[in-house]
Amino acid sequence: MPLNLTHPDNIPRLIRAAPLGICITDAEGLFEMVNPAYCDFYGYREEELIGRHFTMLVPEADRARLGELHERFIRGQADQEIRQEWEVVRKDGERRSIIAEAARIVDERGEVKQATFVTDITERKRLERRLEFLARHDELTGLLNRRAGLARLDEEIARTHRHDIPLCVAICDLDHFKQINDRHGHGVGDEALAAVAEVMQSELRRYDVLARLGGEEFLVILPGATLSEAERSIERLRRRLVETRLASPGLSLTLSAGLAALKEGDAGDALLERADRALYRAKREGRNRVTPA
Ligand SMILES: Nc1nc2c(ncn2[C@@H]2O[C@H](COP(=O)(O)OP(=O)(O)OP(=O)(O)O)[C@@H](O)[C@H]2O)c(=O)[nH]1
Repeated sequence: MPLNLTHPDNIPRLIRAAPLGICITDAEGLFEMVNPAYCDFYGYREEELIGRHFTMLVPEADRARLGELHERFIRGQADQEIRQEWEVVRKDGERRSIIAEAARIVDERGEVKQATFVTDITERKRLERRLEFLARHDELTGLLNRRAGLARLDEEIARTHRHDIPLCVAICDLDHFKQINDRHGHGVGDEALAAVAEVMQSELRRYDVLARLGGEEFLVILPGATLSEAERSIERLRRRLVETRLASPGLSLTLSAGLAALKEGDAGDALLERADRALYRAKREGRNRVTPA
């Protein structure tokens, strides 16, 4: 039978049946009513919540701020309705993201309370974070992707020009990588690429930037490094890679690198072009070597 909403008794029934988590807190912020969807979401039983302060459900660091917001809301010093995203903590300790929409209500005795409607947006937030990550990173290696790497290069160049410090780039390209795929399969090729990225990252200084330009080509930005310092760095990296056994037994890789130093007034394109030409020479002269421009 449909609920007759003209009868006041049916409103609590409607709230109980709602798939949305709903709670009412009193002027002190203590739970006065929680519906089953609210309890399910947080993993508490109704009796574990009623009479307790609502900030028990948020991380400790947010408690004071949220308590204060509730007080202001009750006193009418905030908008009549608020809609905010929060991190909350379930009884089992799991953190979730919610949108809490609150409305100020007055009961039959004239006491002001807050009704809060909770929507779980954890999955949406996770997806948003993943999309943000994928927009800037290469999925296979976890490194910055081409677009983010080039954007970072522009930022580093601007910083370098401002502070008048040196900057070098290296374009590193794995040698005969096609053979790895042809002989061992694409899967092993993928594993090798991820392992190479790890080796490179671990060899570089903390403030060097590593990006995957595409395929088996990587960009290293070395802020503050002169050409000879950069050469030493990339040469160390090259040797380390030769010594590293990757994925399949017996599999090892070498890289060729072209290096270039930033010149006065240089833009990223010109710098990369010089590094690319140096890389071409490294390949032509026999590979497995680091060639400065
Ligand atoms: N497994 C795998 N292979 C890739 C990926 N991206 C590019 N490649 C392969 O990398 C190989 C690059 O081949 P080439 O450009 O001919 O260069 P190379 O064989 O490394 O030879 P040199 O650069 O001249 O030393 C191609 O076979 C691509 O298919 C990837 O993400 N995974």
